[in-house]
Amino acid sequence: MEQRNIRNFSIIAHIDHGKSTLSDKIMQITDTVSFRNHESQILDDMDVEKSHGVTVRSRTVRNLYHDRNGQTYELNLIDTPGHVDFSYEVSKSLSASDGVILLVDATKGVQAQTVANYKIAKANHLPVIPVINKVDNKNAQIDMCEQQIYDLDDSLIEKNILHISAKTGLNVDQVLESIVEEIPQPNGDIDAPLKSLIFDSIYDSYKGIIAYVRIYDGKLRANQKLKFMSNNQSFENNEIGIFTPSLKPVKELHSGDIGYIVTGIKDPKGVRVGDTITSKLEPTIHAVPGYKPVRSVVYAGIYPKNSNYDDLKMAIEKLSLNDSSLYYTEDNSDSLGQGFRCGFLGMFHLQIVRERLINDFDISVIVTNPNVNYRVILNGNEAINNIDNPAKMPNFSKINSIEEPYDEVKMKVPSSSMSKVMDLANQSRGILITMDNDSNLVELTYELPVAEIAYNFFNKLKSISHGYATFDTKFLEYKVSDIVKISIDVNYSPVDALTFIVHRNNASQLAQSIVHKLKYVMPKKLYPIPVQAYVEGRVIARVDIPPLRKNAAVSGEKKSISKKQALLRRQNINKRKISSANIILPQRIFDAILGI
Ligand SMILES: Nc1nc2c(ncn2[C@@H]2O[C@H](COP(=O)(O)OP(=O)(O)OP(=O)(O)O)[C@@H](O)[C@H]2O)c(=O)[nH]1
Repeated sequence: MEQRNIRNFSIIAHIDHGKSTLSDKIMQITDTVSFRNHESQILDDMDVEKSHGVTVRSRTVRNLYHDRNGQTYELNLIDTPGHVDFSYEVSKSLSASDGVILLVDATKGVQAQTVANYKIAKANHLPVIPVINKVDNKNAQIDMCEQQIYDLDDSLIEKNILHISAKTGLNVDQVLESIVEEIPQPNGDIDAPLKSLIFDSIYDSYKGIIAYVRIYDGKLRANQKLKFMSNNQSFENNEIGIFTPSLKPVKELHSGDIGYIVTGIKDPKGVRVGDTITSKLEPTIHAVPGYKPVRSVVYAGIYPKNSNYDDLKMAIEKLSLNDSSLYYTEDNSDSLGQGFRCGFLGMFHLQIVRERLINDFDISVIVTNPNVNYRVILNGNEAINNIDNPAKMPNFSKINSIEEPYDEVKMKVPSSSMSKVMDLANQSRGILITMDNDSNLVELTYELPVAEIAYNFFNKLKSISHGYATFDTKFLEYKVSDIVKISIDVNYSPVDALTFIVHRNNASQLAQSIVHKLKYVMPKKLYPIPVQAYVEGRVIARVDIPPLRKNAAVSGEKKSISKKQALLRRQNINKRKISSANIILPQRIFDAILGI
């Protein structure tokens, strides 16, 4: 297809505003897929996506559309996730697009991810087609939504906002016409050397790594000799093709097209999303600008439970191929053995990775308590950056100060919930920077420790503002904080996987909660097990896990003193024998602690 008849676009929206439903409807109208016996939501086909009802990964599909004037267009649609934890996927999709549909749910209005994703589109200078969805719903508030869209950006006032129902198909044809009219054609040079951006990749056990590419310049042919620009490594493609949405081989792709390349490479580290693929024999000079390296927000240890380390390693490597925001490095724990330290974009991301390991790879894992990463200044002024594992925190006697990451957080909240939001921010150690009144919305800017917002802040904010608050974060800096390490000893042996880094003000209460939780979730032994929480060498909380059997030494039975003493002695010997290596830490321990 000629470039003037190609349109590459994405749909961006807040979670649940109807992107996947609209994608399905577009595929239905353009006859891309037969809907006779379709399951709903063709693009959300991962198990985790079906179970949570959300899009986790971006999908791509080529639709052929015959417009009102009888012209045929190739509309390459890239579906994007809406959850805050997957905004990195959104930036990747947008880098391959020439325009976006901004979809707003008529019953909810503009929400946090509408704003965040709109900003990404604007930063990429992409034209925006504003669309209000779910107008068939009796609770639709179309006027309110229009006003909120205009409030988002003055430049949108000139736009004609479409009112559609992705569910019934009402006015979806107008969306297709607007795509053709308002989104520019790709403007690559078909005669220049090949220049293609990898915006995604998947692992196929037979074909190896399949790279999803946007061709900027030149032509790509099947079985062509190619190379990656980041490391000059060459390969010959085994197959190239398009998304229908299943993979369909073609002989040639050219500038403006979106398609895939079967690289044949099996090593998951061999293909990097954001890299440029060019021709080996006639390479381009400049690579396509790549992506900003992703910044992990929370870190946790992942260890094999019923499988072995090598299987887990392969699974994590493959998973990271189509989830380039997953950071991982090998790690070793005294209590959990060989595993990985992983970085995630947020808690939901962590949960999805854990579920994908089970669903896609059949691997059960133990996930340790998550934390952010810290910077430590030692007494001699030497700095240790990136302490992402509490067990690696140096002894307190060597530490001069500890710094933790802070975000600048902007929240737009209805004035009615402002005081509750401010209470939440204060409890989360927030520092108020500015407060601006804008009609009945108040914009609050806070500096907040990432450790406080990483876990449940967003959900709490949503709940106290009844879903109306918008929330946007930007990394600010590392600031000195009164941070301490809580270590847990079980039966007088330290357990490295149970180490926590917290603010000193929360240490005592947290330590009490942890040891009391452990009392109920820790597997019992035949003897009592003391569990102690330490901060800076001092025990600040303790419980004794009762033994499995009746403790004869303290039972009410009438026994001679010497017999009781003999029993006590035996129990003491058992006590000494056990080391942390004998302690089994089931996942329920970490789940219970996460609950705190
Ligand atoms: N009444 C009505 N419901 C709709 C419409 N479009 C989508 N929905 C419903 O809204 C819910 C969310 O739709 P999805 O298409 O999954 O939303 P999404 O934006 O793809 O969500 P994520 O994949 O999580 O980002 C589903 O229950 C849809 O059936 C519409 O036009 N009208």
